[in-house]
Amino acid sequence: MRTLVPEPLTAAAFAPFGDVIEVAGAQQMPINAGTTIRFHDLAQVDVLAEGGRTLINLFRAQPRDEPVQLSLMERHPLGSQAFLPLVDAPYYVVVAEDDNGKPGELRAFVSNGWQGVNYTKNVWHHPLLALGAVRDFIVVDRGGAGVNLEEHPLEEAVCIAL
Ligand SMILES: NC(=O)N[C@@H](O)C(=O)O
Ligand code: NI
Repeated sequence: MRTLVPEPLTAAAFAPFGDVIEVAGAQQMPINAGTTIRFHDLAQVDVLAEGGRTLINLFRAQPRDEPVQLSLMERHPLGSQAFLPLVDAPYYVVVAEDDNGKPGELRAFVSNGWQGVNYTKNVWHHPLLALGAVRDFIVVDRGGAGVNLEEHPLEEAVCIAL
């Protein structure tokens, strides 16, 4: 069993895979007569390929048993996919760069609780890995015709442990 030790989720470390959705480092401006701060343009939504459209969803995720066992990696060839937690609770993010059409080296991250992630179109990632309790996430991804899911079972058993 191979063990991945998750690294803290940061915009710089996650850059090859997409965006970290957070207020830290974001362009911000006061709006609504100064009653609200707008944290502007936090992630690149890319869902229009082949006539796609934006979906706003809510995922209610069961917590994974720990140590978390990884089963497969997947990617969405036609669109980005963003996850925004509705509670301040850490979750795992597992991604990989492409290696000739299959996932390369796995990278595991742990969020600080509030951080969201936006996977760039066609980036390998593990399906949502919620921890500790049932967790709700707003998910922004692509709807429309075409095959937008490619899965790749992991050849070896992998788990995440802090
Ligand atoms: N199936 C589904 O919409 N969810 C996955 O894409 C995921 O990344 O969790
Ligand atoms: Ni996905």
